[in-house]
Amino acid sequence: TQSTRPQRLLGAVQKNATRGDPRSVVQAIDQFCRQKEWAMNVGDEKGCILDSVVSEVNPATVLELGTYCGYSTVRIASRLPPHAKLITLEFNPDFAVVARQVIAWAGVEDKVHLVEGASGDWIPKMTEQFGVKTFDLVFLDHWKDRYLPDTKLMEECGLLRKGSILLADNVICPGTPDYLEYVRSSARYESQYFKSHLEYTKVEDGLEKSVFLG
Ligand SMILES: C[S@@+](CC[C@H](N)C(=O)[O-])C[C@H]1O[C@@H](n2cnc3c(N)ncnc32)[C@H](O)[C@@H]1O
Ligand SMILES: O=C(c1ccccc1)c1ccc(O)c(O)c1[N+](=O)[O-]
Ligand SMILES: [Mg+2]
Repeated sequence: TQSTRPQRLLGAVQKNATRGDPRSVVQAIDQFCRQKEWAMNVGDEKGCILDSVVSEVNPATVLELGTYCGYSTVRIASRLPPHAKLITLEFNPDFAVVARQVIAWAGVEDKVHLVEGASGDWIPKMTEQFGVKTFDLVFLDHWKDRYLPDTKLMEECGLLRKGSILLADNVICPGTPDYLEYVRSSARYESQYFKSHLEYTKVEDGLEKSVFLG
């Protein structure tokens, strides 16, 4: 039977990366995506911007919306301080199976809680299920029409505090126009655009970093 792209990506990690070495896992995926098959990881160029925001925020609690194969999960988790927690949501079970193995290969499973399910269902349950009061950092990288409704849902559920950072991928390509308009025009956010490129291409894309002002 035919393998899937995530399964082939996992094979490249198991073949080319060193167990317990997150950087080698990230490098193996980027090499696979540049040389073999494009895949929708945040990628190396935008990944460096993600890395710098994670290091600057030094978060104790992180929420990632959209795990896919776990590439950005590994990038974030490998830069978290001790005892910090990253909760990542993925509603495609086939992707979740691969992501768990990529996260394990990188050796960052102790910092990561991968939840299989839809953001709309799980955001309201964060506090009761995981004891999370607020998130210091949220990485939005799931289907683009969900960025705005899920941001409003996080506000309503009290999951954002004064200073919480939202970092959104793909605000140009594929684009998230309603979300961008919201965070850029709302008095409750201070937003900043980081110009970059769509992963593994020359097409313009970028990340939007928005601070929740409370
Ligand atoms: C672009 S991929 C994530 C890439 C990943 N953040 C990275 O950079 O390696 C988007 C993922 O979000 C998942 N997804 C989309 N909408 C979702 C939702 N509402 N809840 C949970 N997962 C969702 C998709 O199944 C897909 O795996
Ligand atoms: O939507 C796509 C997409 C659309 C069409 C074909 C392939 C991917 C996409 C492209 C780049 C991304 O960084 C990304 O996060 C996504 N996504 O699915 O969430
Ligand atoms: Mg993306």
